[in-house]
Amino acid sequence: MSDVQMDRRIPVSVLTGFLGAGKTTLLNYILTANHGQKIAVIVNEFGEVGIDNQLVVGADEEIFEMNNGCICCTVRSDLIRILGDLADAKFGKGNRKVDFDRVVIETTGLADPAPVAQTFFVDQEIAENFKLDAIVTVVDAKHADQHLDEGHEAQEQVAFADVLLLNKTDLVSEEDLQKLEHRLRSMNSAAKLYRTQQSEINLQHILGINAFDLHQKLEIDPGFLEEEDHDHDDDVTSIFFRETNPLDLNKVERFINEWLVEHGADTFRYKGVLNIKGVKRRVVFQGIHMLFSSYPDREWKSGEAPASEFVVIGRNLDEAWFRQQFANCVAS
Ligand SMILES: Nc1nc2c(ncn2[C@@H]2O[C@H](COP(=O)(O)OP(=O)(O)OP(=O)(O)O)[C@@H](O)[C@H]2O)c(=O)[nH]1
Repeated sequence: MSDVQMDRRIPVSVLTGFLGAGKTTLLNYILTANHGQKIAVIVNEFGEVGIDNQLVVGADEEIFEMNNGCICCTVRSDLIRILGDLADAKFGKGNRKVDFDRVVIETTGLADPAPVAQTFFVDQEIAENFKLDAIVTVVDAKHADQHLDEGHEAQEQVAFADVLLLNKTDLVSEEDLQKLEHRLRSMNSAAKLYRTQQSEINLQHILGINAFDLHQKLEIDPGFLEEEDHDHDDDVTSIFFRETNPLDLNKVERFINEWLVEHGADTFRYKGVLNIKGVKRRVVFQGIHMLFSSYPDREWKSGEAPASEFVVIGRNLDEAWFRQQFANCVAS
């Protein structure tokens, strides 16, 4: 029997990409696509409370959330524990047996993918049960230059990618796309690069591709397999907001207008759901810097207490200003 036939390890795909690039959009696309596979999903978010669980489509996949820290540092032990539980469930060692074909991990936009990938090589039990299939990095064509200029996380995500999805091609010119492709290629010539809109990609290009090559990664980062601390940009913080009283739509609009004018440059990413007075549906609202969007989503479910919950991630955020403005949005 060949090595490939002997390999019972569970394939793992890691989705990375800077804040707002389109990772959740890609995850939803994967979960709703007709591929006949059962996928266990691990979602890691920056911020105290997960918002993505509200934005990931309802599917019967196993979804595990890891909050309160970044997957590449403080919650790596959580990742090891969840993967251990998953392996037990799949191979029938624990109390419950869950069958699934692969694992997809969505990292926070601020995660450095190298330590996440490292987990699959340095932890022996994980290495025996899982096989890192590929690191898929989603790139926001509109904001990539800015993110690559400003922070090393975005650079690491590109450098470590096995597949680069140049997403949001609808928002920039052909000329800018070509310049960006050139920049990405100069940072990582080995990765496959595809242009996408709404992260739509033939799944055969990203799942089960057996693309992660340890030797190549060691060339980029010779210390890849050594445990080491790494730095994050400490100025980047998140603020979580929650309010159960309904909000006044006009006041919310005024708040957001003022926010984008005064603080748009500092807010990398914001997303959540709003409970607006007189509106039966929850309103999803999200954005990246000045690019803001909102739309009515599903109706609040019976038994679900309507609440506004959202997270703002940015640099040098004026938390007092945000809290005051948000408090002013409650309907009288
Ligand atoms: N115009 C345009 N918008 C897109 C495209 N793909 C995704 N978006 C939008 O970009 C926003 C961010 O997408 P997400 O999938 O939530 O991004 P993310 O990388 O998961 O964001 P974080 O988890 O916060 O880092 C959403 O409003 C998407 O609808 C695209 O191809 N074109």
